[in-house]
Amino acid sequence: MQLKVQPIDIKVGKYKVVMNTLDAKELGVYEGDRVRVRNHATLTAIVDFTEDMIAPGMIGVYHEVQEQLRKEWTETVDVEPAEKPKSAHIVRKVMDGKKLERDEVNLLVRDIVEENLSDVELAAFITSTYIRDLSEDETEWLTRAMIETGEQIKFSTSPIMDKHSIGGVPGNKITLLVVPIVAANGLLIPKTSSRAITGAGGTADLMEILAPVDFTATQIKEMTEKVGGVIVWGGGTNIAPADDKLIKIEYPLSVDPHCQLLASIMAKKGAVGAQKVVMDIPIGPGTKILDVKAGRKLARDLISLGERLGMDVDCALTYGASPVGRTVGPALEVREALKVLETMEGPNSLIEKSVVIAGMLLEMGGAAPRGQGRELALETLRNGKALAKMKEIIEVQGGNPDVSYRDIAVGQHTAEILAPSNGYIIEFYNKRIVQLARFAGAPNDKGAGVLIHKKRGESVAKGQPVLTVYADKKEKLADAVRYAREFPPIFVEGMLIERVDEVKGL
Ligand SMILES: O=P(O)(O)OC[C@H]1O[C@H](OP(=O)(O)O)[C@H](O)[C@@H]1O
Ligand SMILES: Nc1ccnc(=O)[nH]1
Repeated sequence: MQLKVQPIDIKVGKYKVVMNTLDAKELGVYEGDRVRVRNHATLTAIVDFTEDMIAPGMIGVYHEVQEQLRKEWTETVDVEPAEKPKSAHIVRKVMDGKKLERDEVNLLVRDIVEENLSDVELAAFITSTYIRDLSEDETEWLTRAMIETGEQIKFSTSPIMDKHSIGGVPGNKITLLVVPIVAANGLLIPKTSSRAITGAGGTADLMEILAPVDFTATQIKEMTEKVGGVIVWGGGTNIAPADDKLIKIEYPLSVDPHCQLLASIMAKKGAVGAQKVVMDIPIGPGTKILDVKAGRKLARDLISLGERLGMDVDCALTYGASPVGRTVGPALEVREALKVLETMEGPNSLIEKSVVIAGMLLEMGGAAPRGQGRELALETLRNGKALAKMKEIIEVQGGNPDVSYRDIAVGQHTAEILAPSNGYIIEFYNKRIVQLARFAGAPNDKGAGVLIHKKRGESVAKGQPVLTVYADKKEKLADAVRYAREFPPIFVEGMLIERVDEVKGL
């Protein structure tokens, strides 16, 4: 079928075209099918269709297709139905619970990187692995394929240190303290992070407030060699490029399947040439890992995958039942972390967790004898060396090194959530805190989030503020407050949990 090109200058991250329903019917394709678009070059694109946006006889081509075709408005192209890529059948195999061969995993990852799969197919892949985990071999192949389809950094010195959290606990801003502590002690730590996956602010969302986070592998290497460390966004590099594409699918589903988590983290570590890695595994209700037993199992899986990839991995099972520190959401978290670096004032949970993890790295990297890493980390915070190093990191990434925690702008619209009665806080729901911060606009609205005045076990008086919600936009603040009323993120002892006055579906 010959159709006339209508360029649509919108980037959708994939080869996509829009057809009129009548043309699509005549060609025998449905939404989500593929068509081959022939010009001097041939490409396969996923079809969307609308009745009114595109007139019959035209084909809307999004930016990525237009870049390849380079056709002017109303020039003609030949369009014919195309097969699904082989990897779509591989996804189907995963859905059917069948084991994959190594070649199939490689092909799947290549097609993910090249954007040959639709979001529906990617969501099916993610969901299937959520329901039935990939085997150890499949997970190793997935990780290796993720490393090999991107750029890799090779440092000429060693050891190369790294840390990563599996996420799941709100307010986990420790990377902003750990990386400068480790780098200030002469070790190299090229830290790549993801954005929020199940939370309200990933480390990349936070760091972006202080400096750019998008860099090439070569730049990451150079910056790390210059100042000892960086804190960059994995998705802004060409390092393990499949990772961010999968995270984009995981985020709206709010899932992080076990094998994807392993591959996502370890691919980023492998690609930067990390040799000694500490994994933070937050544990507790409302996190990704509910109890110590499951934490130990994940630790074993991470260590064993590390061994397969030639990395020395130590894991820290950490307390995750309530947020780390007292802030959740990008700007609030950055403010809290910088304040600790500048003044040593801040919540114990944040300082303690940061120095423990940094201490493990200092010991593994040989900067501190075994058993003395925590002390050295604390001293590096106290004597201002960590702050000085953070300023170097911010500067090398192109941010303003003179920034202070006082300069960090937080949301200008605020509302307080008050204690409904006198008593002790007996429940603190992580997931509701995250949801509250997300309703307020986090992680995209940098100023949005939650400041926690009272944590689990602390006593409150009726009417006292327990949380302050921050938002950049007034409407979002209202949404967040409405949510907090319906789903209180905290419970005070003695509070009515639910009134039941009739027997319904028990
Ligand atoms: O949104 P959830 O799933 O809680 O966690 C995701 C966060 O956890 C990891 O933290 P880090 O890079 O080790 O600091 C990721 O990189 C990301 O920033
Ligand atoms: N799946 C993931 C969890 C935590 N961090 C990551 O980078 N990826």
